[in-house]
Amino acid sequence: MTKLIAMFKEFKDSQVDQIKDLAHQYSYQVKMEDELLDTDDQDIAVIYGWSSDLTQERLETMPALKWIQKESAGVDAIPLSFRQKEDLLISNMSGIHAQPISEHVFAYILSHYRCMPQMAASQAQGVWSPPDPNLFRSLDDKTILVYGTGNIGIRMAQIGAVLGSRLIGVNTNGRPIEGFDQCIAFGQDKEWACRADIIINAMPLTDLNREYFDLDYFKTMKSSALFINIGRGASVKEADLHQALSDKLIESAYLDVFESEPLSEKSSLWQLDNIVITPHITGTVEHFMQESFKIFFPNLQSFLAEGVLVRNQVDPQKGY
Ligand SMILES: NC(=O)C1=CN([C@@H]2O[C@H](COP(=O)(O)OP(=O)(O)OC[C@H]3O[C@@H](n4cnc5c(N)ncnc54)[C@H](O)[C@@H]3O)[C@@H](O)[C@H]2O)C=CC1
Ligand SMILES: O=C(O)C(=O)[C@H](O)COP(=O)(O)O
Repeated sequence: MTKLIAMFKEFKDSQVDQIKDLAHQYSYQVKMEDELLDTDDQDIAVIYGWSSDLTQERLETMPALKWIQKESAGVDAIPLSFRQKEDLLISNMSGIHAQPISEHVFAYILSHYRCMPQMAASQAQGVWSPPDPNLFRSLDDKTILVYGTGNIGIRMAQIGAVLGSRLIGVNTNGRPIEGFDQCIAFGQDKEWACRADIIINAMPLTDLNREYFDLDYFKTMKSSALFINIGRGASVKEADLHQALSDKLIESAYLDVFESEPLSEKSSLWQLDNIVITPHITGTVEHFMQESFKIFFPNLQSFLAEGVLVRNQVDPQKGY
């Protein structure tokens, strides 16, 4: 029987050659997405990457499937019944996004704190118009509350600390994490939510945090606070966030992820004047495929040799 490695995202040619050579040694074939016919599905043992075509129904046509190497950190797009299958290995790319996302989040914050949009608007009109000095804020002595103290959360904490901020991390049980001034448990975070100047969601989506950020939550925030979501859109009740922003319960939101993507052109979020919307790009970076090869290839070697993974295996119970 043919055993297939289905590539739903492409590496550069020399890397594909390395993958093919290795696969060949173990009698596996490598096929790119456009070479996969429906009839091949039953032979697929490994999936690299992801595609919106990989629905529950399609995955059910793959009885030989043993391992999915997602090309993202979040694995919530994989249907739950597959994420919980005992005989299916899942790995992710957590780690690669930590630097670009952190840079992007601080680009959001510093642009806001340093009045860049106001000056861009003046420049567009050819007007020399310094904003009110009181509008220029500093990160020194500000409190940043970060939900998720994993790869992304830690990198953001390191950068925030250099800029003089106090970093409070939220994780599942409040365990201390190097880089944060203090960590608290999810569920015991409201006392900091009302004191934070900036709140950032960098959690994987799980049943615990689905729609966690709702109107009650936004009501506890300071009216001068910024809310940033680079985790997953479904952790936020979008209609409630819309209300909080229109009623000026909070100052601004910076959103990279949404309940449904792409964000519909009919979404009322587009109309708000205190929001910045980016199209799920904060993790994007030039060397992404190079870095993901460094995770995938050792995993492939170990999977083919011994049926186990050595990097980034997802815990099916936790979901990340
Ligand atoms: N916007 C984008 O382009 C990207 C978004 N992401 C999102 O960010 C998430 C995190 O990525 P990494 O930091 O690489 O993951 P990671 O696995 O290194 O860290 C996840 C952290 O979240 C914490 N966590 C999980 N559930 C929690 C809960 N209910 N309450 C508090 N903390 C909780 C864990 O304790 C852990 O510290 C991804 O799962 C993905 O959803 C990741 C990459 C790119
Ligand atoms: O890694 C993640 O998680 C992300 O959100 C990526 O940056 C984009 O992932 P996909 O939405 O393409 O799975």
